Amino acid sequence: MYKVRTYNQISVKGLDRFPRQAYEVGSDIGQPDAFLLRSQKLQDVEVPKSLLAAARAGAGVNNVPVAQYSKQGIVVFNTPGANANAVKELVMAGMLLATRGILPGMAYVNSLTAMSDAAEMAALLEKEKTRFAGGEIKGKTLGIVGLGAIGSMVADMALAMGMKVVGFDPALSIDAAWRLSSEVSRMENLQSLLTRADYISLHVPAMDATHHLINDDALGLVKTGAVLLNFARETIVDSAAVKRSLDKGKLGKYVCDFPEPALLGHAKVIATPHIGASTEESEENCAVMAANQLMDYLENGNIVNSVNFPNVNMGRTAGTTRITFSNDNVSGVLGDVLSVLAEKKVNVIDMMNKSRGELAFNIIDVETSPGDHVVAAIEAVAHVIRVRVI
Ligand SMILES: NC(=O)C1=CN([C@@H]2O[C@H](COP(=O)(O)OP(=O)(O)OC[C@H]3O[C@@H](n4cnc5c(N)ncnc54)[C@H](O)[C@@H]3O)[C@@H](O)[C@H]2O)C=CC1
Ligand SMILES: O=C(O)CCC(=O)C(=O)O
Repeated sequence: MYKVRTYNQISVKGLDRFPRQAYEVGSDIGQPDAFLLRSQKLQDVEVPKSLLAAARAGAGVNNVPVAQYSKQGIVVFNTPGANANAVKELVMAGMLLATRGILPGMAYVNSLTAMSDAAEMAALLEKEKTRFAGGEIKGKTLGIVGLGAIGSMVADMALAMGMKVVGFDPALSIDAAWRLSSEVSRMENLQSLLTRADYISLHVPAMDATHHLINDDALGLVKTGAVLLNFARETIVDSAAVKRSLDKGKLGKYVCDFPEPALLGHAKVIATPHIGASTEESEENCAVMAANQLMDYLENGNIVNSVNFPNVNMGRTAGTTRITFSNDNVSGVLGDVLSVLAEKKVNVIDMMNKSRGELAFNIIDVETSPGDHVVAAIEAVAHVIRVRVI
């Protein structure tokens, strides 16, 4: 029986992927083989010895201590792109809310509850509506920082709305480059983007290199009245610098999904409570994808969409037993393990070895089930991190 401990509200469609005759799934599971989570901060959670994998049903993994998990051979998954459409749609809403007098107009209309005469109300609204006039986004320039799953969708949407789009992404993957519209002008640096954009939308991961990417210096470059949208993470933006820029009339509006106390109630801030991915569709997509990835890893040792281990996928050969092991990516480890198997007279039928950065992962299908002494001998090989027999 595999055990999966869940954190946060995980879509039932994802939870239903786990066949209950083979899986125990719940928030109070002890000795879990896997965690399935959304925004739970795993830095605050003790790592059970039994833990083999953690799947983040979502994109950002800044709530997972990935380096620590890697040292323990724990595979960390995320679900790239599974919630991108939901974020894209909210970014569009944010752009429109920042541009039209929708929110103050609604607040004004809702303040008129004491009125009872419809004709009088209509006349008043016609007189007052000039206070809530706005602009249009068509023809304006959107600068997208981070052209991955979300950034590229935001680009397509903005182009469809008649905007010009410039983008900056110094680490764009080949897959992401294929997805990106040729109508997006790629900028060589962030500064070029900031000086051109009427709207700036951030879609980068939270990490050391993006901490306070938007600071006083960056905000000094933006066009007067530019709108900054942050549906990425709070750490990417120095909120004190944003407040200074809004107060002196440089930045026009700040739309963010990660409110911070200093910005609450500010007339030029539009804040939502981290609901970028909170749609039924994206919650399902993420949960189903995360559950599928976890099951394939637990049952077969296959890895797809890990943020710390390489992709590995090897079909099973009937009648064999599968050994998987992770190791530090240094030379000789696989050879030493194969020597152990040869010495113990364990015949190898098929195998695969892949590496990524400082880690490597191996699948070896063997003819006969290896005993505990074989597993112990593999574990004793220098630089082997974790061994499983499946
Ligand atoms: N508000 C919400 O509920 C959600 C927020 N997010 C946030 O959005 C982020 C992006 O998500 P995805 O687009 O799915 O990820 P992704 O991994 O597909 O794209 C991120 C892109 O940022 C680029 N990048 C990294 N450092 C950069 C830098 N310094 N400057 C410019 N580009 C840089 C990468 O090369 C990559 O192309 C996530 O890491 C997460 O923090 C994601 C989903 C939901
Ligand atoms: O699970 C959620 O609602 C948060 C989504 C998110 O922030 C992400 O995928 O990075």
